[in-house]
Order: sequence, then structure tokens, then C-alpha cells
Amino acid sequence: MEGHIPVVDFGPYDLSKHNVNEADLQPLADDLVHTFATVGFVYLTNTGIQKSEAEELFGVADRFFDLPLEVKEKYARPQDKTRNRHGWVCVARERSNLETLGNLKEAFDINMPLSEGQTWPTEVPDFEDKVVTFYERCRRLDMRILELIGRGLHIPDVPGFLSMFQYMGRGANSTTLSALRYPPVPDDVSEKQMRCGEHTDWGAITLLFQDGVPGLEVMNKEGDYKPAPYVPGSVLVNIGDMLQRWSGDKLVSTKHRVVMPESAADRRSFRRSIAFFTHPDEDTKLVCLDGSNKYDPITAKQHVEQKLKWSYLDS
Ligand SMILES: O=C(O)CCC(=O)C(=O)O
Ligand SMILES: [Fe+2]
Repeated sequence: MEGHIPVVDFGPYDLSKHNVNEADLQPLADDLVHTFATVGFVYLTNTGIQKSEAEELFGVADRFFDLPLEVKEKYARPQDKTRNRHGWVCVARERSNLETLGNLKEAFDINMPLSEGQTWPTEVPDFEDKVVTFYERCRRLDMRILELIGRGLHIPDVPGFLSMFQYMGRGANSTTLSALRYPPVPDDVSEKQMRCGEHTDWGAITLLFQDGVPGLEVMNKEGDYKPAPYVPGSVLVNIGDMLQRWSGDKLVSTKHRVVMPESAADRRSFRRSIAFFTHPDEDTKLVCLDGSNKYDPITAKQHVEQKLKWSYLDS
């Protein structure tokens, strides 16, 4: 338990394990679903994804973010919301909710496969290779977590549920890997400014890899924000709005934010994180997994379009 967020050992189903007995996985599946139904967030240890793998990605992202503005502009994410969400997002362009200021963060979003006209930044030669490798590691871990969620929810057709994620990274699926970097806190910063304002994630689940600079806070059952610091070697996983709706509100999409750190040293530091926002294929009908008709069965694509309507400052 790190604060109010449980730490769960994913060892029984880490990425190196094959032909694992279903019965041996059920306790882990039950544990995960219980945590996602109550807290909405969990730290997974022993996933098979090493700390060094995330650090390599922080490194290539840093090399991109350190490039001059005019170079980064070439890779700016298009404003046209109907297009794939791929590219660079400059500091303070996005807001997390309608009340807050733009976030003090810079991002490179990767939504594979790239569409026509979208490119990898050639100024950082190993960017594409490192991102594609890490994306695949996240995708594989995702499929295992989703499988356990399916088992823990006692969905009758778990393979059918997993098949709704089959185009992740390959086709009509809006799963996005976001490399994030928060700049040092300016001296004259407004008290209301956040690194990332209060929000819930939109998708099914999110994998989050953080560096050691604090600031992430997750709301607890009492409605208070509590720190969610980096637990070495872990992956922080949370439920998004789409899976909350899809599960008929059994699993909870919990509010979180990234505040300015307190110590002078941390305020002078960049904060880095990688978020892997996992979505089902665009044409997936979100028919309540519990067999109820609590929500209309909109498609995953319609769900994302509703969320995109208000997330930009300049629209
Ligand atoms: O950077 C972080 O630690 C969290 C970012 C986040 O919650 C998001 O981008 O949705
Ligand atoms: Fe988030």
C-alpha cells in the first residue's frame, strides 16, 4: 500500500510467463478488480517492464523536447480533431477541465500507425525505434491486465472482450502513448497553476511510468487528494471513463492531478512521465459488460469525440 493505492505483485503473469494456468491467475484477477472497483488505481510490481526501459524513453523524449521551438513546430499535433492524435503539444496548450489554466506540460503523443503526412522526428535518430519498442511492451502488458480484468469481472467471453483491442497500434484504434515533460516551475507562477489540472482519463485503462519528481495526486474515497509517488520499478495503472461506463460503473475512473512540488530542488527540476492511454478499437460498441442497459451503447469513437470537444484552449 503506497498511501491509499495498493501495490499488487504482477509476478504470476509477468511478460515472461507463458501457458499460465487459469486457476492460478484468478486470485490476481480478483485482487485487481477489487482494487479497480474501490480505488481505481493500482501500483503493479514485477510486470516484466524494467525501470531502465522507461528511462530510455524519458531519454529520447528529452532529446526531442530540448530541440529548438521551430524544429518542434514541424511535428506539432494537428488541431483538426478528426485526425489521428499524433505529434508535439507545446506547453500550456491543453487544459484538463473547463476551470483551470492550460497545463504546464509539454507532450509528444504517438498514435500508431501514423497517418499520411505524419512523421517521426528525424532529429532524434533513435526516437522511432525506442518508441515502437516501448509501445509494444505496453501493448503486451495491457492485454494481460485486460484479460485479468475480464476474468475478475467474470465476463463470459474473455477472448471476445480482448478481441475488441486487436487493432491497438495497427489500425482504427485511438490508443495513445504520451511522452510528457513538465518544465521547471517559474518563480512568478500563479497559485492556481497546476502541472496537470484535475481530470479523469478518457480511455479504458492507463499505464503510467513516472520519474522520481513528486506531484501526482489521486483522490481518495473521502474526496481528498493524496500523493501517488513513484514506487521504484512499478507501473501505475488506472481505470478511465470508458471502462467505468462499459463496466456499468463497477470499475471507477478516479480523479487525479499533478501539482507543483514543494521543495525548491524539485521545483527547479523537470518532471517526466509516460502515459499509455489504452482504448478499444474505434468501432467497439460499449455495451455494458454486466449485461445491464445502464448506458446507451455508443461506440468507442463517439465516446472519444465527446471528450475531445472541450479539451483545447484554442478551440
Ligand atoms: O504525469 C503524470 O504523472 C500524470 C499525467 C496524467 O494524469 C495524464 O496525462 O492524464
Ligand atoms: Fe491522467
